[in-house]
Amino acid sequence: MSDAEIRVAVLGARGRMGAEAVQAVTDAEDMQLVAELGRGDARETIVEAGATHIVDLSVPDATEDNVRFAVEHGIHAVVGATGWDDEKLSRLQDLLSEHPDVGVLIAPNFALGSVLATAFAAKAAQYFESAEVVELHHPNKVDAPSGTAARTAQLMGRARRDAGVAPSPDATQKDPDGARGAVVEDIHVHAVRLRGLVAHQEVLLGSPGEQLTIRHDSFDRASFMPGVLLGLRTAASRPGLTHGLDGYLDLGL
Ligand SMILES: NC(=O)C1=CN([C@@H]2O[C@H](COP(=O)(O)OP(=O)(O)OC[C@H]3O[C@@H](n4cnc5c(N)ncnc54)[C@H](OP(=O)(O)O)[C@@H]3O)[C@@H](O)[C@H]2O)C=CC1
Ligand SMILES: O=C(O)C1=N[C@H](C(=O)O)C[C@H](O)C1
Repeated sequence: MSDAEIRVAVLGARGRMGAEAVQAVTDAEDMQLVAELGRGDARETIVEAGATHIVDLSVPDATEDNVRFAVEHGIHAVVGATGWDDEKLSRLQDLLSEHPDVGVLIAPNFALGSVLATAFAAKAAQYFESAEVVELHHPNKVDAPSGTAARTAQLMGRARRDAGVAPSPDATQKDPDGARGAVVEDIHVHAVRLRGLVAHQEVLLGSPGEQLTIRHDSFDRASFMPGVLLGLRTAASRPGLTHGLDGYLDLGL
Protein backbone atom coordinates (compact mmCIF):
# COMPACT_ATOMS: atom_id res chain seq x y z
CA MET A 1 0.00 0.00 0.00
CA SER A 2 1.50 3.42 -0.94
CA ASP A 3 1.41 6.42 1.42
CA ALA A 4 -0.62 8.33 -1.15
CA GLU A 5 -3.39 5.74 -1.19
CA ILE A 6 -6.89 7.05 -0.66
CA ARG A 7 -8.21 5.27 2.42
CA VAL A 8 -11.98 5.51 2.41
CA ALA A 9 -14.65 5.17 5.08
CA VAL A 10 -18.18 4.94 3.67
CA LEU A 11 -20.97 6.29 5.90
CA GLY A 12 -24.45 5.00 5.20
CA ALA A 13 -22.69 1.94 3.82
CA ARG A 14 -25.71 -0.36 3.96
CA GLY A 15 -28.03 2.07 2.15
CA ARG A 16 -28.92 2.10 -1.54
CA MET A 17 -26.14 4.55 -2.47
CA GLY A 18 -23.72 3.49 0.24
CA ALA A 19 -23.70 -0.16 -0.89
CA GLU A 20 -22.97 0.95 -4.46
CA ALA A 21 -20.14 3.20 -3.23
CA VAL A 22 -18.63 0.38 -1.15
CA GLN A 23 -18.40 -1.70 -4.33
CA ALA A 24 -17.00 1.17 -6.43
CA VAL A 25 -14.29 1.96 -3.87
CA THR A 26 -13.44 -1.74 -3.49
CA ASP A 27 -13.02 -2.00 -7.27
CA ALA A 28 -10.85 1.15 -7.55
CA GLU A 29 -7.13 0.26 -7.73
CA ASP A 30 -5.95 3.51 -6.15
CA MET A 31 -8.27 3.26 -3.13
CA GLN A 32 -8.71 1.11 -0.10
CA LEU A 33 -12.00 0.66 1.73
CA VAL A 34 -11.09 0.86 5.41
CA ALA A 35 -14.47 1.25 7.16
CA GLU A 36 -18.19 0.84 6.55
CA LEU A 37 -20.48 2.68 8.96
CA GLY A 38 -24.23 2.64 9.41
CA ARG A 39 -26.66 4.16 11.87
CA GLY A 40 -25.46 3.60 15.42
CA ASP A 41 -21.84 2.87 14.53
CA ALA A 42 -19.26 4.95 16.41
CA ARG A 43 -17.62 7.62 14.27
CA GLU A 44 -14.31 6.97 16.07
CA THR A 45 -14.06 3.86 13.86
CA ILE A 46 -13.19 6.21 10.99
CA VAL A 47 -10.08 7.46 12.79
CA GLU A 48 -9.13 4.04 14.16
CA ALA A 49 -9.25 2.64 10.61
CA GLY A 50 -6.83 5.34 9.41
CA ALA A 51 -9.24 6.82 6.85
CA THR A 52 -7.97 9.74 4.77
CA HIS A 53 -11.42 10.35 3.26
CA ILE A 54 -15.05 9.75 4.07
CA VAL A 55 -17.89 9.35 1.62
CA ASP A 56 -21.09 10.40 3.37
CA LEU A 57 -24.18 8.78 1.89
CA SER A 58 -26.20 8.71 5.10
CA VAL A 59 -29.29 10.82 5.75
CA PRO A 60 -30.06 14.56 5.91
CA ASP A 61 -30.32 14.46 9.72
CA ALA A 62 -26.86 12.95 10.21
CA THR A 63 -24.68 14.40 7.49
CA GLU A 64 -23.68 17.67 9.17
CA ASP A 65 -22.37 15.88 12.29
CA ASN A 66 -20.60 13.29 10.15
CA VAL A 67 -18.79 15.92 8.11
CA ARG A 68 -17.94 17.99 11.19
CA PHE A 69 -16.34 14.91 12.74
CA ALA A 70 -14.26 14.27 9.61
CA VAL A 71 -13.07 17.87 9.27
CA GLU A 72 -12.14 18.09 12.96
CA HIS A 73 -9.97 15.00 12.47
CA GLY A 74 -8.29 16.29 9.30
CA ILE A 75 -10.15 13.85 7.04
CA HIS A 76 -11.37 14.93 3.58
CA ALA A 77 -15.09 14.49 2.88
CA VAL A 78 -17.06 13.69 -0.26
CA VAL A 79 -20.70 14.22 0.58
CA GLY A 80 -23.71 13.00 -1.37
CA ALA A 81 -26.22 13.04 1.47
CA THR A 82 -28.75 15.82 1.09
CA GLY A 83 -29.98 18.47 3.53
CA TRP A 84 -27.23 21.06 3.09
CA ASP A 85 -29.10 24.35 3.37
CA ASP A 86 -27.37 27.74 3.51
CA GLU A 87 -27.12 27.67 7.32
CA LYS A 88 -25.33 24.32 7.39
CA LEU A 89 -23.04 25.35 4.54
CA SER A 90 -22.14 28.53 6.36
CA ARG A 91 -21.31 26.61 9.57
CA LEU A 92 -19.17 24.25 7.51
CA GLN A 93 -17.30 27.18 5.91
CA ASP A 94 -16.53 28.51 9.39
CA LEU A 95 -15.26 25.12 10.53
CA LEU A 96 -13.10 24.69 7.43
CA SER A 97 -11.45 28.04 8.04
CA GLU A 98 -10.04 26.45 11.22
CA HIS A 99 -8.85 23.40 9.23
CA PRO A 100 -7.37 24.92 6.07
CA ASP A 101 -5.83 21.69 4.73
CA VAL A 102 -9.10 19.76 4.57
CA GLY A 103 -11.17 19.49 1.39
CA VAL A 104 -14.94 18.94 1.43
CA LEU A 105 -17.10 18.34 -1.62
CA ILE A 106 -20.85 18.75 -1.11
CA ALA A 107 -22.32 17.22 -4.26
CA PRO A 108 -26.11 17.42 -4.65
CA ASN A 109 -25.70 15.03 -7.57
CA PHE A 110 -22.73 12.89 -8.66
CA ALA A 111 -24.06 11.99 -12.13
CA LEU A 112 -22.21 13.85 -14.87
CA GLY A 113 -25.38 14.29 -16.93
CA SER A 114 -27.19 15.82 -13.99
CA VAL A 115 -24.29 18.19 -13.26
CA LEU A 116 -24.37 19.29 -16.91
CA ALA A 117 -28.17 19.63 -16.91
CA THR A 118 -28.03 21.90 -13.86
CA ALA A 119 -25.29 24.01 -15.45
CA PHE A 120 -27.27 24.29 -18.71
CA ALA A 121 -30.41 25.24 -16.78
CA ALA A 122 -28.58 27.95 -14.84
CA LYS A 123 -27.20 29.30 -18.09
CA ALA A 124 -30.55 29.23 -19.93
CA ALA A 125 -32.81 30.47 -17.12
CA GLN A 126 -32.39 34.19 -17.79
CA TYR A 127 -33.52 33.92 -21.41
CA PHE A 128 -37.07 32.67 -20.72
CA GLU A 129 -40.15 34.30 -19.21
CA SER A 130 -41.15 31.22 -17.21
CA ALA A 131 -39.04 28.66 -15.38
CA GLU A 132 -40.07 25.67 -13.24
CA VAL A 133 -38.42 22.44 -12.05
CA VAL A 134 -39.98 18.98 -11.78
CA GLU A 135 -38.05 16.27 -9.93
CA LEU A 136 -39.14 12.64 -10.02
CA HIS A 137 -37.80 9.97 -7.65
CA HIS A 138 -38.36 6.52 -6.14
CA PRO A 139 -40.91 6.51 -3.31
CA ASN A 140 -38.35 5.55 -0.62
CA LYS A 141 -36.76 8.98 -0.78
CA VAL A 142 -37.18 10.79 2.57
CA ASP A 143 -36.69 14.41 1.51
CA ALA A 144 -38.46 16.73 -0.91
CA PRO A 145 -37.64 18.62 -2.96
CA SER A 146 -34.50 16.73 -3.93
CA GLY A 147 -31.14 18.30 -3.19
CA THR A 148 -30.49 18.45 -6.91
CA ALA A 149 -33.74 20.30 -7.62
CA ALA A 150 -33.19 22.74 -4.77
CA ARG A 151 -29.68 23.53 -6.02
CA THR A 152 -30.82 23.79 -9.65
CA ALA A 153 -33.62 26.19 -8.71
CA GLN A 154 -31.25 28.21 -6.53
CA LEU A 155 -28.75 28.65 -9.37
CA MET A 156 -31.51 29.43 -11.89
CA GLY A 157 -33.19 31.90 -9.56
CA ARG A 158 -29.91 33.71 -8.83
CA ALA A 159 -29.03 33.92 -12.53
CA ARG A 160 -32.46 35.38 -13.32
CA ARG A 161 -32.21 37.88 -10.50
CA ASP A 162 -28.70 38.95 -11.51
CA ALA A 163 -29.94 39.46 -15.08
CA GLY A 164 -32.94 41.49 -13.88
CA VAL A 165 -35.51 38.94 -15.07
CA ALA A 166 -38.98 39.25 -13.47
CA PRO A 167 -40.47 36.30 -11.56
CA SER A 168 -42.31 33.82 -13.80
CA PRO A 169 -45.83 35.05 -14.62
CA ASP A 170 -48.46 33.27 -12.52
CA ALA A 171 -52.09 34.31 -12.04
CA THR A 172 -52.72 31.77 -9.24
CA GLN A 173 -54.71 33.38 -6.43
CA LYS A 174 -55.90 30.29 -4.54
CA ASP A 175 -53.68 27.30 -3.78
CA PRO A 176 -54.81 25.93 -0.42
CA ASP A 177 -53.12 22.56 -0.93
CA GLY A 178 -49.79 23.77 -2.28
CA ALA A 179 -50.43 22.50 -5.80
CA ARG A 180 -47.97 25.00 -7.21
CA GLY A 181 -45.14 23.27 -5.36
CA ALA A 182 -42.26 24.51 -3.24
CA VAL A 183 -40.71 27.86 -4.11
CA VAL A 184 -36.91 28.14 -4.17
CA GLU A 185 -35.48 31.55 -5.15
CA ASP A 186 -38.76 32.38 -6.94
CA ILE A 187 -38.66 29.10 -8.93
CA HIS A 188 -41.49 26.61 -8.38
CA VAL A 189 -40.25 23.07 -7.71
CA HIS A 190 -42.54 20.03 -8.01
CA ALA A 191 -41.77 16.60 -6.54
CA VAL A 192 -43.11 13.30 -7.91
CA ARG A 193 -42.61 10.01 -6.02
CA LEU A 194 -43.31 6.96 -8.17
CA ARG A 195 -42.48 3.25 -7.88
CA GLY A 196 -40.09 2.24 -10.65
CA LEU A 197 -38.22 5.55 -10.78
CA VAL A 198 -34.65 6.15 -9.60
CA ALA A 199 -33.72 9.87 -10.00
CA HIS A 200 -34.98 12.18 -12.73
CA GLN A 201 -35.39 15.90 -13.29
CA GLU A 202 -36.97 18.20 -15.85
CA VAL A 203 -36.32 21.91 -16.07
CA LEU A 204 -39.09 23.64 -17.99
CA LEU A 205 -38.36 27.02 -19.59
CA GLY A 206 -41.09 28.86 -21.47
CA SER A 207 -41.47 32.01 -23.53
CA PRO A 208 -44.22 33.04 -25.98
CA GLY A 209 -44.55 30.27 -28.56
CA GLU A 210 -41.69 28.03 -27.38
CA GLN A 211 -40.47 25.71 -24.63
CA LEU A 212 -37.05 24.35 -23.75
CA THR A 213 -36.97 21.20 -21.63
CA ILE A 214 -33.72 20.09 -20.01
CA ARG A 215 -34.17 16.53 -18.74
CA HIS A 216 -31.81 14.15 -17.02
CA ASP A 217 -32.49 10.54 -16.01
CA SER A 218 -30.51 8.31 -13.69
CA PHE A 219 -31.86 4.81 -14.42
CA ASP A 220 -29.33 3.13 -12.15
CA ARG A 221 -27.19 4.25 -9.18
CA ALA A 222 -24.15 3.19 -11.21
CA SER A 223 -24.57 6.63 -12.81
CA PHE A 224 -23.36 8.27 -9.59
CA MET A 225 -20.18 6.25 -9.07
CA PRO A 226 -17.74 7.99 -11.49
CA GLY A 227 -18.59 11.24 -9.70
CA VAL A 228 -18.00 9.70 -6.27
CA LEU A 229 -14.57 8.42 -7.39
CA LEU A 230 -13.68 11.75 -9.01
CA GLY A 231 -14.59 13.46 -5.75
CA LEU A 232 -12.37 11.12 -3.76
CA ARG A 233 -9.43 11.61 -6.17
CA THR A 234 -9.75 15.40 -6.10
CA ALA A 235 -10.85 16.49 -2.61
CA ALA A 236 -7.40 16.48 -0.97
CA SER A 237 -6.00 18.80 -3.63
CA ARG A 238 -8.92 21.22 -3.24
CA PRO A 239 -8.90 22.44 0.37
CA GLY A 240 -11.97 24.29 1.62
CA LEU A 241 -15.58 23.85 0.55
CA THR A 242 -16.62 22.96 -2.98
CA HIS A 243 -20.38 22.99 -3.57
CA GLY A 244 -21.28 20.93 -6.62
CA LEU A 245 -19.20 18.46 -8.62
CA ASP A 246 -18.98 21.12 -11.36
CA GLY A 247 -16.40 22.76 -9.08
CA TYR A 248 -14.04 19.88 -9.91
CA LEU A 249 -14.82 19.98 -13.65
CA ASP A 250 -13.90 22.49 -16.31
CA LEU A 251 -17.30 22.91 -17.91
CA GLY A 252 -16.36 26.15 -19.64
CA LEU A 253 -19.91 27.51 -19.35
N1 LIG B 1 -25.40 13.14 -4.46
C1 LIG B 1 -25.91 12.13 -5.17
O1 LIG B 1 -25.58 11.93 -6.36
C2 LIG B 1 -26.91 11.23 -4.53
C3 LIG B 1 -27.32 11.50 -3.26
N2 LIG B 1 -28.22 10.68 -2.66
C4 LIG B 1 -28.53 11.03 -1.28
O2 LIG B 1 -27.82 10.11 -0.46
C5 LIG B 1 -28.56 9.90 0.76
C6 LIG B 1 -28.80 8.41 0.93
O3 LIG B 1 -29.66 7.96 -0.09
P1 LIG B 1 -30.08 6.41 -0.15
O4 LIG B 1 -28.86 5.58 -0.23
O5 LIG B 1 -31.08 6.29 -1.21
O6 LIG B 1 -30.78 6.24 1.27
P2 LIG B 1 -30.86 4.91 2.19
O7 LIG B 1 -31.95 5.16 3.18
O8 LIG B 1 -30.93 3.71 1.34
O9 LIG B 1 -29.45 4.89 2.93
C7 LIG B 1 -29.10 5.72 3.98
C8 LIG B 1 -28.28 4.88 4.95
O10 LIG B 1 -27.72 5.73 5.94
C9 LIG B 1 -27.77 5.03 7.19
N3 LIG B 1 -27.66 5.98 8.29
C10 LIG B 1 -28.62 6.61 8.99
N4 LIG B 1 -28.09 7.42 9.91
C11 LIG B 1 -26.75 7.29 9.80
C12 LIG B 1 -25.64 7.82 10.51
N5 LIG B 1 -25.80 8.67 11.53
N6 LIG B 1 -24.38 7.49 10.11
C13 LIG B 1 -24.18 6.60 9.12
N7 LIG B 1 -25.20 6.02 8.43
C14 LIG B 1 -26.45 6.37 8.77
C15 LIG B 1 -29.10 4.33 7.11
O11 LIG B 1 -29.16 3.28 8.05
P3 LIG B 1 -30.63 2.76 8.54
O12 LIG B 1 -31.17 2.05 7.37
O13 LIG B 1 -30.29 1.91 9.70
O14 LIG B 1 -31.42 3.99 8.90
C16 LIG B 1 -29.09 3.82 5.68
O15 LIG B 1 -28.44 2.58 5.56
C17 LIG B 1 -29.84 10.72 0.62
O16 LIG B 1 -29.66 11.98 1.25
C18 LIG B 1 -29.97 10.89 -0.88
O17 LIG B 1 -30.72 12.02 -1.23
C19 LIG B 1 -28.75 9.61 -3.27
C20 LIG B 1 -28.40 9.31 -4.55
C21 LIG B 1 -27.46 10.10 -5.30
O1 LIG C 1 -32.47 10.20 -2.85
C1 LIG C 1 -32.07 10.00 -4.04
O2 LIG C 1 -32.31 8.95 -4.64
C2 LIG C 1 -31.30 11.05 -4.70
N1 LIG C 1 -30.93 12.07 -3.99
C3 LIG C 1 -30.19 13.20 -4.46
C4 LIG C 1 -31.06 14.42 -4.43
O3 LIG C 1 -31.88 14.60 -3.51
O4 LIG C 1 -30.93 15.27 -5.34
C5 LIG C 1 -29.55 12.94 -5.81
C6 LIG C 1 -30.40 12.15 -6.74
O5 LIG C 1 -31.47 12.95 -7.17
C7 LIG C 1 -30.90 10.88 -6.10
